[in-house]
This record gives sequence, C-alpha cells and structure tokens, in this order.
Amino acid sequence: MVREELKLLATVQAALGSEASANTAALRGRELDDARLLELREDVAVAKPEDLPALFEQMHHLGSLRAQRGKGVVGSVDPKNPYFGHLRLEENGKRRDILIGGKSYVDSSSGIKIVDWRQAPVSRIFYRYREDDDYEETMGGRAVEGVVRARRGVAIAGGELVRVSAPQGTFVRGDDGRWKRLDAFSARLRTEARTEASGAKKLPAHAAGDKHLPAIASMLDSAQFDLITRPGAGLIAIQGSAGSGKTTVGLHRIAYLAFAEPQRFRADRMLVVVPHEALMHFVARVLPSLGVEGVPISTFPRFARRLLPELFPKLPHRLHDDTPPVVVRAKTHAAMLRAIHAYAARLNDDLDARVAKVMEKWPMGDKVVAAWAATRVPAPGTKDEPVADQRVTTFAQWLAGKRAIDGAGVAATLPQVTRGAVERLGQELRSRARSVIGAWDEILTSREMLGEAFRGQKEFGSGQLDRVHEWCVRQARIRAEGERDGELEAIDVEDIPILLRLWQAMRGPLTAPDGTPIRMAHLFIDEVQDHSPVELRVLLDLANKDRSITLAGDSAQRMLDDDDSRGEFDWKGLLTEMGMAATTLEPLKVSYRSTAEITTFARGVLGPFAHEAEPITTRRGPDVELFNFASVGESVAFLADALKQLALDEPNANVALVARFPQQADVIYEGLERAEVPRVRRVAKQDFSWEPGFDVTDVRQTKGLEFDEVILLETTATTYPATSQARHALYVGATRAAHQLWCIASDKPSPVVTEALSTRPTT
Ligand SMILES: Nc1ncnc2c1ncn2[C@@H]1O[C@H](COP(=O)(O)OP(=O)(O)OP(=O)(O)O)[C@@H](O)[C@H]1O
Repeated sequence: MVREELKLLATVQAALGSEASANTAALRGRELDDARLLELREDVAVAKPEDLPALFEQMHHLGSLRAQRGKGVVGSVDPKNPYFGHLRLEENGKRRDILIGGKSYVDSSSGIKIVDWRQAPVSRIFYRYREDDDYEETMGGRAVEGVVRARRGVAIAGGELVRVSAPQGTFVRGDDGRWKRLDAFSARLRTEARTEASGAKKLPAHAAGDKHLPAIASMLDSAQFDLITRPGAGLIAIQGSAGSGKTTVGLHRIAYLAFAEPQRFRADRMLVVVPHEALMHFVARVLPSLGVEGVPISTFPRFARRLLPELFPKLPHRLHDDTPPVVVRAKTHAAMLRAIHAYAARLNDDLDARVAKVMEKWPMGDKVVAAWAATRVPAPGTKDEPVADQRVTTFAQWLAGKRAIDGAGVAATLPQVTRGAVERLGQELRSRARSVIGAWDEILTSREMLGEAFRGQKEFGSGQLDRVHEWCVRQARIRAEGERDGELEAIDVEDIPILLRLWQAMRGPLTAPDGTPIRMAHLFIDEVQDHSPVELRVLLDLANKDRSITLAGDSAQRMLDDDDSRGEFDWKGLLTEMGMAATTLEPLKVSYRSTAEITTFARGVLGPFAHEAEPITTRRGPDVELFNFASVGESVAFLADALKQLALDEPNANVALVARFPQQADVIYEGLERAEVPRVRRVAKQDFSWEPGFDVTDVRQTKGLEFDEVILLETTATTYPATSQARHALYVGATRAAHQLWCIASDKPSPVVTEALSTRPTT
C-alpha cells in the first residue's frame, strides 16, 4: 500500500513539475503585462483628451492578453503538499483514482485528478463512506453507484510521503526513512488515530506540521462533514463535548460556503466571533490555510468597542473596574434582554398611538399610520408589514427621522395647521425613537422596570435588585452632573451590549464606522455558552435576512463565578428566548483532542453535569495522575525538577500549567522562575507564544485552546469544591490536554479529582 502511494505521489509531482515550468513562463509574462499596464495608467493620467482612446484601446488589449495567460496557470496546488486523501472507486467494473486536496487539479494525459475537498459530491464519498462500502450519489445530475475500493488518508510534508492511514493500518516513515506500522489502540476509528499519541514513536516534526494549522480536512468524520456542507441559509447549532471538533467544523463550514457560493459568501461579508485573542490568532492562521483570506475575526468586546464611539459619541469612554458582581450578573442576565424588548415594544405602541391620534382627522391619515408602522423597527419576533405607497412611505420615513423630505413632497401639500401639528409630531417621534441612551437610562434607573423584568428569577431577590438599581442611579447621576465625590463618569463593560441591542431594537441595524449598515452573509459564533443573551442577540442580528449562522458551544464548558448561581446553560431555552428557530442537530460524539484517559477523567469531573452520551475516543495515552504535597513550596520544587528534565529530554515541549485563579498562577510562576526553570512564561492576557516552554496561566485564558501536556495547578478541595462552577472550570482545564494530564495539589486534593480518578477507561 505504501509503495502504491509513493508511486502515485511521484506521478503527481512529475505532472505538477512540468506544469510548473509552463507556469513560470506564464507568470513572467503576466508580470511584464502588469508593469506595462501601470505605465499606461500613468500615461492616461497626463494624456491629452485626443490621445485617450488609443491609450484605452492598448490597455484593453493588454488586459485581455493578461487574462489569457492566467488560464494556463495551475491553481496554486502546492507540489510539496498536493493532496491528503486517496479514493479508489469502482463503477460498472471500471476503477478510477481520485485524490482529495485543498485545490483542484486535473491532468487527463497522466490521468490525475485532484478534487477540492469542498467540492461535492466526490468529496462527499470520501467523507461519508468507508472502504468497501457501496455508495449511491448524484453526480453531474445523474445517479451513480459503485464501491469504494480504497479510502486512505495520506500525509505529505515537504514533498515527501510520511504517513498513510487506511483500515489495514497506519504506516509512518521514520527519521531513518524506513516505514513501519503503528500499533493501534482503538478498534474503532483506528485510521483516524493521531500517530504521535498512539504510544509509538512520534512523527518527525515536519510531518506533525505547525500545530496551529491542523491539516485535518482529510480526517473529518461524516457527522462533521454533514454539518459543514449544510445549505447556507438558516441557523445551525453545533454541540459536542470538549475537543469534538466544533471550532474545526465552524471554520471548515466557512471555507465550504466561500467555495460553494463565492458571490454570496464573500470573505469580507462573513464574521467569526471567538471568546478571546488567542483564539483570534489561531483562527486567523487556520482560515487562510483552508483557502479563505480576509474573513474578519473578532471577540465581542473588540467588535463592540470599535462601533461604540461612532454610534454614541457622547458616551463616556471610561469603563468601571469596580462594578459590583451583582450588577454584572443582572446586566448579563437573560432578563435584561426581556427588559430591552419590552421597552422597545412599549415605545412602538406609544408612538403608534401618538401617530394615530394626530392623523385621526387627516384624510390620508390611515395610510400614514400604516406606513409609519412599516418604517419603524418591528418589535422583536414580528414580521415586517407591507409598505404603503411611495409618497406616504417617504412621509412616514420623514416622521421617523429616517430621511429629509423634499419641499414639494407630502408635507408641502398640507394645510398650515395640519402641517404644524405634523412637524411637531415628527420632532417628538424622532427624538423618542432615536434616543437609545435615554432608553438605557430609563430601563436601568426604573425600579419598576427592573422588577418587572426580573420577576420570578430566584437568584435576584428584591434586596439584590435594590443594589443593582442603586448603582445604576448613582452612575446616571454622575453622568448627568459630572464628577461626584471624586468619582468620574464611566460605564460598565456590560452596558455595551445593552446599548447595542437597544440600538437594534429601536433604530435598526448597527452601522459600521463608515455609516453602512452591518449585514453579514454568514456568522460563526464559537463558545456560545459564554456569551450573555444580550450579546448573543446583538450578534445574531448582524446576519442578513437569510440568517446564515453557525453557533458552536458546549454547556459543560460554561464558566461562571462561584457566587453566580445562574444554573446550567440551556440551548433550547436560549434559542427560544432569542425567537430563533435552529435546526437541532445531534451533538458531535467523538472526542478527538484528548486520549481516552483524559476524556474519561474529564467526564468524571463533570459528575452530574456530564454529557448524556459518553464520548467515543480515538486513542490511548498515559494515565492521568495526581501528585499531592504538603505545601506550595514542595509542589513547586517537584514541578521545577519535572519541567527541567522535560526541557532536557524534549526541548520542543510546550506545556500549559493551568490554575483556576490568576493569583495562584502568579505564585507558581514566581516559584518556577526562582527555581530557574528555563523558558517559563506567565500568560495573563491570552498572549500564548506557542513556542517551546512552559506557560503558567489560568483556566479562562485557555478556552478553546489545546496543548499536548497540561498540568492543573492547585487541584485542592478549597479551589475545586464539588460545586457546578468548580466542576465546569476543572473540565475546561482538563480537556485542554491532548496527550498527558497531571493534577498538582499542595493541600487536601479536591474530591472531584479523586472521584474522577477512580474511573479508568475500559479498553
Ligand atoms: N475528524 C477529526 N479527526 C481528527 N482530529 C480532529 C477531527 N476533528 C477535529 N479534530 C482535532 O481535534 C481537536 C479539537 O478540535 P476543536 O478545537 O475543533 O474542538 P472543539 O469541540 O471546538 O473543542 P473545545 O470545546 O475545547 O473548544 C483539534 O486538534 C482538531 O484538529
């Protein structure tokens, strides 16, 4: 099998090589054309009018020549890594070989066909069927049936074949150039086992590749592929335990959509929202490797803070750093979204009543009322009304402050008295319908409105709501009066999504700094469980009318503070709250990132909050271990020895040392520095360098990331009591590890850890 793959690669490379020299000539020709075109453009700028036609003609001619040369250029199939999958299909007794790669390439003279993995339906066969399966698919409008004779994953690094995975076994080329079969631990999904973790010798570094650019397109399973290739419109929600490939699927889906409908899903019309900066950098590197450049990637705060000064120039820029936790909880609670929507609906009703009253006696009044209703932002959850005739619409838009009316328009035809009344009404409507800051103040400083919104929320008793109200009133006063007792005007960071949502509910789509409404063709929101309902609703309303949205999240990874008793994250409830219908999909079931040992431990950590279905694992690794010490000093000494040894044995290792709280990470970091552990870094703002060395950090920094080895610090009974918050935090930390996990405790170990360690994976 390896011989066959080596031969195939040599054929492909020979064909690509001869194309490449043809390309070089074509590319050189294009460069010359480009230079000449630039010269011509400069000539045009200074030419006399009578010379222009001739110059334009020359430019046109050169332009078509250049386009012609472009046709001969082989996409950008990389001869060093031209494909990653090999299918052999048999249809009507005839066999054909198809290669799956990142870019298409066809050379009929040498019989080579590489198809882009995003190209249905051939790649569908690759992803959906296994070796020896019969398949039935529609290709080019006709039904075809056949048998998959071979289905292999191949890793080609630096132009050399280094791994072949097939149902018959996984074969890797060692540093000495000899091929050997890897031991497989799992009977299931053996072909997908990651070689370096299978207990056998690691892949040579170049084969493992850059850990930020996992070339996993060849390994997507059929559930993942189905999610990726769902039709563009509508909202899909990807759920699954940690490391089941949710981020991977979301990003591949973007690549797929950009490929399938490039006009509709232009890169700059899509948006990826991730929880923090480290994941932003990760995504920024992965998407180009999947063939999509230029998709904006952001975190919610980054995105929101860019818009805020443009939308609300008068708002203070300063942010409080001492917002009481109870205020944070109230402002991020689902009840706040209800309060905003209730406010917007009431405002609409009020304004409708005002318009109806003034228009009562006017002959075209009923039409104006209808047009007014059509121009204002509909209450969330209702549909747009049909628009009345153009003149009336224009008038109503003027009423709503959305456009300036021309002198010869409707208003000019009105008698003086009516006109005066209508103008006054227009002013009133404009100011009320547009005053987002006024609405925000009104909601938060009205004890009644808060009480109404939070009615029935057990965790917000009336005493707590009083505290929230008190804080908001005080802040509003400081804003109105300027400084008070040395306190400067500022807003809470949690106010930002509230203001943006109010803007959407009252004035319509958010606008970019250049004034254009933001309407995205596709949105991918990762780690949904960590967004507040208000934030999420702001994000969802950035999508255009097709609502092409991918949400990814895992309720078990929700991070709440210890005093936050908000309970479990509820997908269904959330989407209903949002008024959005999502296609409910089966959760992803395969735990790809972590070994069976780590996955079983992590499931134990969750205890009563564990996912319904036990994740399927793909490989085995070392046992999870707990090391218990009598003091922090002793645990630091142990860690220092272990890390120094590792630095000697494996200079490329990158280990994450993860504490629950930043203060604990500080203590351990200082200890390790004193012990002169090489390349130890304190990561406090997700500024992971991904260089060899030891990153000491806290669990919030690591969301969505992965490391080969993770050491969980201070897994003591005090730090991780058996509460839901502590269990979720420990779960997030543990599931960052791909290969090996240690727990360190300098005091009585957490019962959550000891219980979880009592279950070992079954073979
Ligand atoms: N089909 C697959 N075959 C092999 N590896 C895969 C597959 N799908 C995903 N992976 C790998 O599994 C790891 C976890 O994937 P990913 O980060 O997408 O998971 P996730 O569900 O988003 O995790 P988390 O919930 O922790 O954020 C990555 O290293 C990814 O490359």
